[in-house]
Amino acid sequence: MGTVVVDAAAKKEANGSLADLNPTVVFVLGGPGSGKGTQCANVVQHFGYTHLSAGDLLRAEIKSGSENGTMISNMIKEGKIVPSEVTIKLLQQAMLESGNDKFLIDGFPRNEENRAAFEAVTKIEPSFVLFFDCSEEEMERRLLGRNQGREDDNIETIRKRFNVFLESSLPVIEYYNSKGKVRKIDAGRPVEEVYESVKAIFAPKNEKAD
Ligand SMILES: Nc1ncnc2c1ncn2[C@@H]1O[C@H](COP(=O)(O)OP(=O)(O)OP(=O)(O)O)[C@@H](O)[C@H]1O
Ligand SMILES: Nc1ccn([C@@H]2O[C@H](COP(=O)(O)O)[C@@H](O)[C@H]2O)c(=O)n1
Repeated sequence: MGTVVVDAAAKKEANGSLADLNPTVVFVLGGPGSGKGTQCANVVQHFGYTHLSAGDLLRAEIKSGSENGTMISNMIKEGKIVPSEVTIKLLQQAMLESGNDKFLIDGFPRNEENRAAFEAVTKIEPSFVLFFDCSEEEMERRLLGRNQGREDDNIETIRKRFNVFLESSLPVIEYYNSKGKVRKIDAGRPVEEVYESVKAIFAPKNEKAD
């Protein structure tokens, strides 16, 4: 793994302002290709959240020519999880820049290190965790058909990502489940049906979303 470069002053400043914001955070978890990004886009449209995908932020960091770019790129190609301090810094910056105080944090925390570090650094507890539950067979079909030119949407990396999900991400979901925070969605259905279930979680009873 390469050297991780994080600006300590920027990190301290971001923390102070985030605490003042006291944001509402929903973690959106599920295997690769379970439809997290697709459903987050619907929630943004109807419920006023800002969608922050950890994977998208890491890919943008590579494109920006950052000092961590090569390390991040290598980790993504291998389906490995980037050190928490890098991802958390990107999330903190994006939250502060958004001007919003309601966030869907998609694809994070991906392992116990992500979870504990985010909690320790930001002091933010998620309101709840949306868990998109989908079979590997269906996720594989979706990823191979995604056609967005992602370097990790090939069968070799997809298998590695599935293993990381089972070994490192599922325990995080189990942790939040033990705290009564997980809202599990059957994500193997068509997009519209999945959204009906998602909507029911966000819409207060007796109120209709758009
Ligand atoms: N319910 C669904 N039925 C069929 N295809 C879907 C469904 N939801 C999403 N897709 C398609 O599957 C692919 C993966 O979806 P999406 O990018 O939302 O997944 P993701 O969980 O965010 O993936 P990743 O974690 O790899 O970024 C996309 O091409 C998307 O259009
Ligand atoms: N918390 C995270 C999230 C993602 N990554 C890396 O990015 C890859 C793609 O993530 P998607 O959510 O867009 O599928 C993922 O396989 C990891 O390599 C990460 O390190 N930490």
